[in-house]
Amino acid sequence: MADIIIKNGYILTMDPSADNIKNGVVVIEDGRITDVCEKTEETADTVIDAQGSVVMPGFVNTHTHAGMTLFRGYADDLALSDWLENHIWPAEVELTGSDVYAGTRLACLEMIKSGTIAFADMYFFMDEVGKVVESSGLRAALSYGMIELWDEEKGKRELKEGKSFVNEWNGKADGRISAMYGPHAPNTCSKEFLMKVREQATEDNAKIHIHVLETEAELNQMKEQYGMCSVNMLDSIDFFGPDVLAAHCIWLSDGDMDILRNNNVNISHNPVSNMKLASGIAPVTKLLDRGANVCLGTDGCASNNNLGMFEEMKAAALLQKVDTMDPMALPARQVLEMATVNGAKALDINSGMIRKGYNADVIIVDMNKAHLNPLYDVPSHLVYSAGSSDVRTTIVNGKVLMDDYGVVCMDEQKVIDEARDAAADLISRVDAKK
Ligand SMILES: C[C@H]1O[C@@H](n2cnc3c(N)ncnc32)[C@H](O)[C@@H]1O
Ligand SMILES: [Zn+2]
Repeated sequence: MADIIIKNGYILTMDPSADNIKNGVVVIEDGRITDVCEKTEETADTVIDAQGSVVMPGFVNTHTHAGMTLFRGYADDLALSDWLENHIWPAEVELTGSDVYAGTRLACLEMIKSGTIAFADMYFFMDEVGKVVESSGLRAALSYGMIELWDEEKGKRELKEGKSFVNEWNGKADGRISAMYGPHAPNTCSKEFLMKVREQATEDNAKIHIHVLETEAELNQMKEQYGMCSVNMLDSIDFFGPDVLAAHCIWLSDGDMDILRNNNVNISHNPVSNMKLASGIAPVTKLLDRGANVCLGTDGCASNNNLGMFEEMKAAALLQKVDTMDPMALPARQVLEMATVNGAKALDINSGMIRKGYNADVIIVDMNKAHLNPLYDVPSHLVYSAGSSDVRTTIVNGKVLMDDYGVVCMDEQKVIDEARDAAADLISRVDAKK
């Protein structure tokens, strides 16, 4: 007997080797998808009727700072350097482990409700984040954000912290958690520090999560400091590889794109944050045309201001169209790939497709809504019309985390209340320091 059978749904497989099924069945056992078909004789403990819904792989949010939900709407409409240096960093000084715990719980709740099955995080108090991920049921690639600022002693402490997190958490929660090294960016960490991180990551068989060329200011600073841009500098120290997840990658030359492509670097595109902070427009179409693995991320809630991947997909599609002045640029199907298949590839998880043998990381999207009718093309609706609140059911690793709009893995109201209280307390401490 199987654990879960989902029946009567439109199966959007995202699998290049398999067609979608108009009225199909997904069978789940021991955390894996064991069958994808038109009909089954199998029985299961749980049978989910997906009538009028789309059954698809859940989203992979490849760049966020989950605990920053506490700063949602705290400092808006500012330039990145002002925002970060004068508002966010001073506020983060006051963060405690229990703040990050509360903020990350809120983030996980929001992600489960909006159909995200896995996320890549870079933040602080990562043991708390690990605990939250473990109990929430989600999958995550977690990294401690190391900000060295050319201070050798600080660098040593940061790397030690990053390493102890990697050693403790990599592979935890039945493999749902992987731990990465998180050097913040090439303009906040020295070249020497980045070399040490690269060496350590290779030694520990851990991946690396970093911000790259998010702003023009970074590009200019790098040129002044090293006589070359971030991508060239990182390439000169053999930093890149398929184990690197580079967020943003906006200010790229054609040569930089080739370097990223040739080194199989995973690029996390964050269009909403990039628009909100006016950081610029990443050359996504050009990167994809070169065959680079470009995935999607929301960035933290202080620059988005939510963790919804539907909104992120739509923004990605529209932004490329207006940037290239080509309405055919980044069509719906390709954006969906970025949010699922490419994200799973970046985090090296067997998710992102509804395929036999893959992780049972599945969502069910309710299409019986005013804004989703009539229905001619499923990918089109998912990218251009659907929203976070259309997700009915979220399953990760074969466990139902949200069942027909009801979150079952945590007490929703309690999570909201605790995050609100933590945020109020945190901001009053920040204000008291002013
Ligand atoms: C891990 C660190 O990254 C910071 N952070 C959050 N958003 C961004 C962004 N768009 N660019 C650079 N850093 C960011 C967090 O505020 C934290 O200090
Ligand atoms: Zn970021």
